[in-house]
Amino acid sequence: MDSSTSTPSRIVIASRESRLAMWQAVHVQGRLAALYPQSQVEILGMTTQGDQILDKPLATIGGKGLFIKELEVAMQEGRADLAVHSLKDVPMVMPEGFVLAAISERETPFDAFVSNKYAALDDLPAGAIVGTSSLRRESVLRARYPQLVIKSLRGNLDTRLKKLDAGEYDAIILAAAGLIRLGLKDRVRSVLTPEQSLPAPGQGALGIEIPADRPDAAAIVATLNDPDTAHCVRAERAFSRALGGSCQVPLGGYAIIDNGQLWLRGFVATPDGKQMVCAELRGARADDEAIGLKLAAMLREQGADAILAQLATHTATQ
Ligand SMILES: NCc1[nH]cc(CCC(=O)O)c1CC(=O)O
Repeated sequence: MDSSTSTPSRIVIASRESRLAMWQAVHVQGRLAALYPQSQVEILGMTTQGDQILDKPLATIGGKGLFIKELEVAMQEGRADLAVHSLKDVPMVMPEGFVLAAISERETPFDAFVSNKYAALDDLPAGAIVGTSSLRRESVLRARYPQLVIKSLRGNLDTRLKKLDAGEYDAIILAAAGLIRLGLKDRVRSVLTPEQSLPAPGQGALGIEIPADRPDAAAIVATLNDPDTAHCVRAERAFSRALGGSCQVPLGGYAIIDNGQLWLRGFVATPDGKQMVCAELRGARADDEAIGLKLAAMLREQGADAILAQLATHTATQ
């Protein structure tokens, strides 16, 4: 990208190569191409460590950062100008030197129940095997459906669906957004309500990451920002960050704009679902991060610290 002119001749988007990541990159490419018809908008696809290590739970191999490191190196080396991510996969504390410059409008933020035999979670018989590798989904399932058997499920969306179809699971839980984006909406047998399963912070939204020292790139992606989605996810991410949020903490956080106010709900639980604290808070949307911090403080008052302390010893012994 030529930073000396307002219309760059070339814009390069770094993306992971999974089908979902590519769909998201192509989506942003289309929007940028429409905004800057004189520019050549390209995608640089790459494989990350997170894509390669599939045999271990994400929580034990280093977490979310593993999916974005290679893309950041490409930006640092000037091979790319921006990176498109599922916001859910972006660490709560941005790596030094990088910022989220835009948050685009959200797709359905909810979790989806996917099964070839059953229509909904409530239809599953005792002993049914449900696939998920998210500690958040696991804790919720164990708390509300203790009769079910939770089995680990990793890999990209296609891999996960293949494992379901091969009969390894009676049902799996996936983010509805990913399935919808890939044209697999008909695989969604039912959408879990926020009361059944509160989404992960950022779920369904796209985050555009750029190097912090590239105001030219910030200007180019600024119009992709959806202010209401950005307020909501800022509240969710501040909440998660205040509780040490990573994929090692079973935590959900979900905000919407309701009657002009930001309404944030959140929970923290132990992976076995035996302890869970939930709270909600409303406030002005401009107070997004403050609402997130306050909600985290409310959960701490309810005993979130004890839950987090248990998690610390749990991961230390893994
Ligand atoms: N953790 C993997 C991941 N990261 C983003 C999505 C798709 C949905 C989204 O954009 O939030 C998924 C799949 C899933 O959780 O089932």
